[in-house]
Amino acid sequence: MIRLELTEKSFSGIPVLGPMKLDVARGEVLGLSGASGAGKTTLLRLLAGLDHRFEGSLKVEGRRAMVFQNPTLMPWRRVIDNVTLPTSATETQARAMLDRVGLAGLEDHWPGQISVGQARRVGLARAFVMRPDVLLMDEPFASLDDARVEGLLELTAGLIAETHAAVVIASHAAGELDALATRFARVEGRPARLVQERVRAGS
Ligand SMILES: Nc1ncnc2c1ncn2[C@@H]1O[C@H](COP(=O)(O)OP(=O)(O)OP(=O)(O)O)[C@@H](O)[C@H]1O
Repeated sequence: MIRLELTEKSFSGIPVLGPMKLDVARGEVLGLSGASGAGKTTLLRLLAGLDHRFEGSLKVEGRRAMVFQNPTLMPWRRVIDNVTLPTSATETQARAMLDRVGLAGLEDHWPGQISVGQARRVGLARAFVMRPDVLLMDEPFASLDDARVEGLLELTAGLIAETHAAVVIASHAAGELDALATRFARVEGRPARLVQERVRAGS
């Protein structure tokens, strides 16, 4: 569960995010759209607990995980260690999750030996192996071709359904949000506000 009541978030005195309220319950997937530079990453970092410098209040229940726009793997650690070390998952759990995201056999590779798409799968494994209660995803499929995105969307939808987390996913691609989100909101303006949009029919 996420509950944010934000008054302001600024960088060096310049307001980037303005007053906004955001509630996401378990099992909900909020799809965030917005122009480049609108403030999506800034908002996700607040929700992830990676940036505490804001005015307002944030309540988050349970374990949080984030999938970054750039998978940010440790290049000096093998794929398996990139899953176990930041999460304290056991090697068995990490191997099972790497298998799940289609990376069986690559556990002992170095990040420099895998493709961008495979690195993104490691990022997904690292997040989902924690069995998060709250999951923040920042452009998780950026710079992948359509065929690869389609496979990853299906995989991600399955993993989200299993964790039943409160999820916020930011993307420029309407198709990605449509495939995953149960609610939609747009980050717009300067300082940015949150414009709540439609709720998926039937949810
Ligand atoms: N650490 C920082 N210091 C100063 N300004 C920052 C910092 N991080 C972000 N900003 C500014 O805050 C604004 C919002 O940036 P943010 O990265 O959140 O946008 P975004 O919607 O995620 O963009 P994109 O879709 O291109 O990733 C931008 O104007 C950016 O320059």
